[in-house]
Amino acid sequence: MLPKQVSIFEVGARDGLQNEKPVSTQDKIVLIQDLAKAGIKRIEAASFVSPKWVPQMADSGEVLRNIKRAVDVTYSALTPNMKGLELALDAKADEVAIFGAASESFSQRNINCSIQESIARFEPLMERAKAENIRVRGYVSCVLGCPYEGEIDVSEVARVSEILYKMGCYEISLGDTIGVGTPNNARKMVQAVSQVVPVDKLALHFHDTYGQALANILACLETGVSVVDSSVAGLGGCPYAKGASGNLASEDLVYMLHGLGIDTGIDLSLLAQAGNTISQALGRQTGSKVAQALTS
Ligand SMILES: CC(C)(COP(=O)([O-])OP(=O)([O-])OC[C@H]1O[C@@H](n2cnc3c(N)ncnc32)[C@H](O)[C@@H]1OP(=O)([O-])[O-])[C@@H](O)C(=O)NCCC(=O)NCCSC(=O)C[C@@](C)(O)CC(=O)[O-]
Repeated sequence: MLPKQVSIFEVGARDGLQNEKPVSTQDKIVLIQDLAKAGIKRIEAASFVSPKWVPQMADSGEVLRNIKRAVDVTYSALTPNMKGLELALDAKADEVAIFGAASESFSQRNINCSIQESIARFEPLMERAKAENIRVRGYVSCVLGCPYEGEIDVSEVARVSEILYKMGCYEISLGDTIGVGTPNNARKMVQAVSQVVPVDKLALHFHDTYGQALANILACLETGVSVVDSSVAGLGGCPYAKGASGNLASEDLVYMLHGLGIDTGIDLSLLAQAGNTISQALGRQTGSKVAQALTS
């Protein structure tokens, strides 16, 4: 059975813009404020990672300090280590996210350490976040395939997800980083993870490289998941996964959910406008089919 409500976790300003050509800090601020006006309640707004690795996110502190915050919106930041957490706390992120992987090779390329080492790095971060009373989300990348290793065993996805959950992450976001999944294997993967992490603590984070994200999300919503990550205008890609496209466009997700009678609390027209504005700043057309249709 499908959920009555779906909570959308908007990642365009982070996962999207980290993989696009650089835009100004002001463009990012406008985007984040526009997303809140469209009714998005959970916005990943920043990423405190090495600016040498991801220069597009180097102004994350400035972004968080300068947005006009809506009272009922959570502004989140990605933090790979203690240094990232300190910077996120300084900039008053409402919550942070740690990110691991179900693939050893991807872990090495993305955060320069093994899965085991990443968990050791996350431990002090989790303790400090707890002391600061700040919630931590956990990502697991490569849940349906890895650009370096190919197929990934679902038992490894479940193992890493369980570790992050038991460490205290309030939600585990399952990343199909390169968008290779199809509905049956996506559903089976979620069912396997939900044996070790309660299904109401799971989120879907599906890139749309092969055009399967919408179908995969629909299949997984039937398992009881009701949180979905998406990226306005389909912003993004993946620097460590050649040819990967962004997350599913938020507008396309919202259109499908509303068509199914599922409440999101989001104004689709304002959301499409937010996507069109940032697409203009990037000098390209929106990646959302729904936004293209609404605009034409
Ligand atoms: C994790 C590190 C830092 C390790 O990188 P490292 O080189 O192993 O780390 P280090 O501790 O040796 O530090 C090297 C330099 O980075 C600095 N540094 C160290 N930490 C920080 C920090 N937090 N913020 C700012 N600066 C930092 C540190 O101060 C030092 O500076 P230097 O002395 O050379 O001038 C690096 O590998 C990194 O930044 N990786 C991030 C890669 C990334 O952002 N990837 C994209 C996000 S993940 C993703 O998109 C997937 C997801 C979540 O969306 C889900 C999915 O789709 O699958």
